[in-house]
Amino acid sequence: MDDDEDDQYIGETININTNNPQKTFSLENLPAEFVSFLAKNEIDPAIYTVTDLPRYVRLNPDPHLTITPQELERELGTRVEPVPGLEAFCRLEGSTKLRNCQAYKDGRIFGMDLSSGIAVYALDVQPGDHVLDICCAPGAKLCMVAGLLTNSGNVRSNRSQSSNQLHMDITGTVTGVDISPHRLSTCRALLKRHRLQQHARLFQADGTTFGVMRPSAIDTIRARIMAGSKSKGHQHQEATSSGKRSLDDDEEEDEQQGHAMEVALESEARKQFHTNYANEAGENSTKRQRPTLDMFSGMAQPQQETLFNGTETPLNQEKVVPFYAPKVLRNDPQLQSEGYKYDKVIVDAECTHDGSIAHILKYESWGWDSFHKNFMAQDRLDSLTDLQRNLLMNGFRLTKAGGIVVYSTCSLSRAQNEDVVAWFLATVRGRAVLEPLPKHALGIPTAACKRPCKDVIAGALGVPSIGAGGVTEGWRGTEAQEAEMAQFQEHVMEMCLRYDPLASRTSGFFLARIRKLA
Ligand SMILES: C[S@@+](CC[C@H](N)C(=O)[O-])C[C@H]1O[C@@H](n2cnc3c(N)ncnc32)[C@H](O)[C@@H]1O
Repeated sequence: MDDDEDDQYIGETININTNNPQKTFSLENLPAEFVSFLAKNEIDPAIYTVTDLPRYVRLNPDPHLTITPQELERELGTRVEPVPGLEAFCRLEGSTKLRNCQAYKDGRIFGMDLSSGIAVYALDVQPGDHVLDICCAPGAKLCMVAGLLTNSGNVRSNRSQSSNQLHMDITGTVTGVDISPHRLSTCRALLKRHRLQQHARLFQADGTTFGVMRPSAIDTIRARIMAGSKSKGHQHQEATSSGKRSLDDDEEEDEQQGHAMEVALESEARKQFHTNYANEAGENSTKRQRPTLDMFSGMAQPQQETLFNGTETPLNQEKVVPFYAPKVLRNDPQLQSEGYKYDKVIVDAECTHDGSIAHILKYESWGWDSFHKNFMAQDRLDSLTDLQRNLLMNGFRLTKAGGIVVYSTCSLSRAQNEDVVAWFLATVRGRAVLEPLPKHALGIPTAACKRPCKDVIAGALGVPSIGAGGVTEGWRGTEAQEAEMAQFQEHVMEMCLRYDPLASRTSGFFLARIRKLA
């Protein structure tokens, strides 16, 4: 998570405006191990001298919590400029403290960095989607996903005048998973403050092994609501302000139902999703045709089937108690089957947070000892790569064929980004492809991606080096293998996105969009 997005951050007096010189960054004060980390990862320390990044907010789509950019501008007394192409995102000028503003207190706005908004944008959330957010807390991206499910197409929310009860026409859900109960509490509070809790459930779990499929009973409940509202006709429509029964009304009779029903709405949503995909594929057909790791098929060892083989689903798993779920999702039977895999998965992986200036600034005030302990200690760095790989693999395992996985971090290190993605593609060879990301659509300049490490790729493929090997030499292949390797490295660099304060005027952020083929 980028701490720009943390609910707690919003209330802090961190000021990334040049008017507050004591908060600017001094490169000389950086601790030695951080300097060496930056050098090793080819991260330009100059990014930490950028102290005047614009701040961003997202406007709440709930019809009862809307605010226009003009209204917000009047309230904040500062310029509020919509970001073209990224719905409901606005750029703020100055260093206004959001917690003091009424729109924030009322849940009408979220503080969120633009780069994080793009990660959600890359998920292409559509009505009816069931989204999994691994490493969800404190929940900026999860709230944005929930908001998109509320806001999009035929998804509506209506608040009954009499009971003030939220009547939500849910066609999709978001499931958040995080290992930290403290951070999940913040996530739950955020959902509630922004009145998005009807769409979301949260689990405290290890994202590398989490195995709960998307809610299945919701299909049945929804189909009944739709059927009920049709058959009960006008009288029923008058009885409910929205023309539909509320999900809370129906859940008592429906929540035990565990069988999937393909409802018309959902198939319509799928159709829409594929249409969008096809359009995008047309626009980006040149990139799409670029080689992937299929080219290694002649030289690689047969692929090992692992626990994460993309089809395996543990049976007879005990029901997992959610950390939070609205009534309508609380008693979901948690059915285990291919058919209940998620449409979209975001793995916003735990990382060293080195891309977040706000985060690094905090440590300058708090003391570098805790930064060292939390992020720079060698054992921590060593285990981080494994954690990121396993989070991504598990996210992939829980994604349906044809679905999208977005992998993101707020680190700028190659090892946590391009190397993880390259390792992943080499490991699941043939079952996933990188997809072009809509970078130009938003007109935000990106930074150049880094070349993924040959050793990592060759190791994942099991391709032996023709060189003598050894720590210093690294992998070496035949001329043909080297050419293919270089082509693949280029492909990863071209298809992933990097944002940094210097190139993009955003926090440092990395993301890759992966399409699961099988
Ligand atoms: C980069 S932050 C996520 C930010 C979040 N996606 C957002 O938009 O607000 C990384 C999160 O990963 C969580 N985490 C670390 N290890 C984990 C694990 N093994 N399983 C699940 N979550 C984990 C941390 O508690 C932390 O909340």
